[in-house]
Amino acid sequence: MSGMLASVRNLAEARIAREAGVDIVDLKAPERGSLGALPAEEVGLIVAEMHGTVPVSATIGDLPLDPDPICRAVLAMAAAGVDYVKIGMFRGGDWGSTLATLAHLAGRGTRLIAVLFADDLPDFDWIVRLKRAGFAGAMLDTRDKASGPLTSLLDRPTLEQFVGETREQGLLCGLAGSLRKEDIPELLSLKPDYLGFRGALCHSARRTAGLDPDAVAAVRRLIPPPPPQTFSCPASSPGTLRVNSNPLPTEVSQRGKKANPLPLWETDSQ
Ligand SMILES: O=C[C@H](O)COP(=O)(O)O
Repeated sequence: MSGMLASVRNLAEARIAREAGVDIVDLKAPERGSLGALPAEEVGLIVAEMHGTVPVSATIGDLPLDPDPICRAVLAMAAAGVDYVKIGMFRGGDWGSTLATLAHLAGRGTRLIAVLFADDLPDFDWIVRLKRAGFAGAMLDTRDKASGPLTSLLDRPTLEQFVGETREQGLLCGLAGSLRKEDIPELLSLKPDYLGFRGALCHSARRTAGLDPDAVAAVRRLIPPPPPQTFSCPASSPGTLRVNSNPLPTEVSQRGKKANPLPLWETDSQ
């Protein structure tokens, strides 16, 4: 079961995405780059409203892999309260030292997602190093948004390899990069944990245009949401229905009311 990640750039868009039932709201400023960041203060305000209803991730911006600025940016986003911080693994820079420094943050509970760029032909050997550094997941995306969809940059065996190796390491696995509606069926068959979108959700499919609620709904329809999570209320809780004095636990759907702070699909793949 794969979930739907929607990248949004402000509170109004976050509300549209949540209303459409997306599985993770991803905060990003598309006009500032492939992983453009929103100001941490704004992220905090959005998180405050989304909290407990849908998991939230945020990007830290298109930063070179230099430990100091990366860690500062990650700390700022983590302090803003997001569930996941997404870090672009841009070419050049010092990957080794950056991962070593981030490992300390991961060890203190910050959930990190590495974004590898398909157009840079990433070395999947890094996946195991991400796991060792304590990352929560890895995502494949495109850096140059003019380079076409992920599916035209990498062939199916390569995408399968990414999904397979990421999941083998027990990491959350995401696929994104100018994905179009027609890419969805094939990518779902690879069983990533989530598929990520921005352009396809916007007016005229332009990622810097505003979110189009109809486009969000259309993509959501193509990615079947996970079945509602159900749980039995403890007999003493207010959710317990009593019929003829016999306790009858009420099945309560959490979806759209109070979401698990982790994506619903995370438990499915473990
Ligand atoms: O994380 C997912 C992305 O925001 C994908 O954006 P895109 O569909 O414009 O490439």
